[in-house]
Amino acid sequence: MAVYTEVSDEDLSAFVAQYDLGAVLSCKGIAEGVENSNFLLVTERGPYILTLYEKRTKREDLPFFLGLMEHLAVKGVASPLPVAGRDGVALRELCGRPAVIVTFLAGMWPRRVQPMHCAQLGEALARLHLAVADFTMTRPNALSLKGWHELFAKSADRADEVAVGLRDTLRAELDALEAHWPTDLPTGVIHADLFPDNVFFRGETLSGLIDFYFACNDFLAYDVAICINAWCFEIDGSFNATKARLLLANYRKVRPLSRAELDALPWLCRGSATRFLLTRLYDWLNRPPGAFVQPKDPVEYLRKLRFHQSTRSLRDYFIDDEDGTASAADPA
Ligand SMILES: Nc1ncnc2c1ncn2[C@@H]1O[C@H](COP(=O)(O)OP(=O)(O)O)[C@@H](O)[C@H]1O
Ligand SMILES: N[C@@H](CCOP(=O)(O)O)C(=O)O
Repeated sequence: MAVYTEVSDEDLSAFVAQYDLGAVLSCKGIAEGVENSNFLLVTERGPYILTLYEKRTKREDLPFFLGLMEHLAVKGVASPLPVAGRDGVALRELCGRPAVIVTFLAGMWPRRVQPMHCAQLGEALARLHLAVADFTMTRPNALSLKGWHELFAKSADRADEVAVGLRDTLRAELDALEAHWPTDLPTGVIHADLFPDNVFFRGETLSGLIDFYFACNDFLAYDVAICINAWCFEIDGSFNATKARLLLANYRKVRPLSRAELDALPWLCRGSATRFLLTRLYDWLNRPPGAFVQPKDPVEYLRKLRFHQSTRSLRDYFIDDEDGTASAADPA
């Protein structure tokens, strides 16, 4: 559960009184998420989400995130919309934190990812990439190569507490990524954290995307790599090529991937695995005492990184045809 900041009834009532939302009926901390404090706020006007932004979400980035959500609403992408107070301002302050109320999105995220979820995700991701093509605000990715080195420097001394040899593994991987990271792929605004818990389904149909607080400008194919890692591995650590093929095939129906993007995918997957391994490692080693949060397992992403480093890499699975089309054959 992620609630780092408790909100008193008095503070909440005074805060909500700045909106045309009626009185507060209930407000409960949400039992999911790791980054910010989230509450399900029910007022006389219905359910909303109240978010207090914590450590990793920088105040100066919030206009980008809120602007992006407003842009997506205009483009018809089902996602939360920031709610403005009576003064027209959505970004406010509560308990010393930047705070926003956003609309509630109905649906559930998939607890057991099935191939059909991955198929719909691929299409939704591509539609998101097209929808943001004319969004004019920009935000560099703070969690790319430079940010990874910074995170590594902060965690290196204690990395082996999580897995023996992890410090050396990470150092070598960062060197390899420096040498192989692509430089010339199509860029745009990416979600950068489109994990299953950020994609809602109603029944079997994808109903919306949430949590745009890592969104930034980067390679569009890097977003695909993040999704491959987050959606296409099983609990036992095995890679599910069927899910990955469906994800890619449905993405490519909406936004074709160039040969260069397909060729870069294995390295983008290694980079994505390293990125989430590093943030999870840092969070694991720096759990705030008393915070109501379940940190995510860094070793899960170490396993994914090892998979991508191995010879049975993505290329063996589906980036093997001359023209870059997905192969149906599983390598033995
Ligand atoms: N707009 C929304 N509508 C419905 N539920 C939401 C919404 N935003 C967040 N949630 C709920 O809160 C949880 C945590 O939100 P998330 O944005 O992922 O948190 P964090 O960024 O802190 O990790 C989600 O898994 C979901 O259950
Ligand atoms: N998806 C990240 C952590 C960020 O959590 P979210 O709740 O904001 O999606 C991870 O799994 O490491």
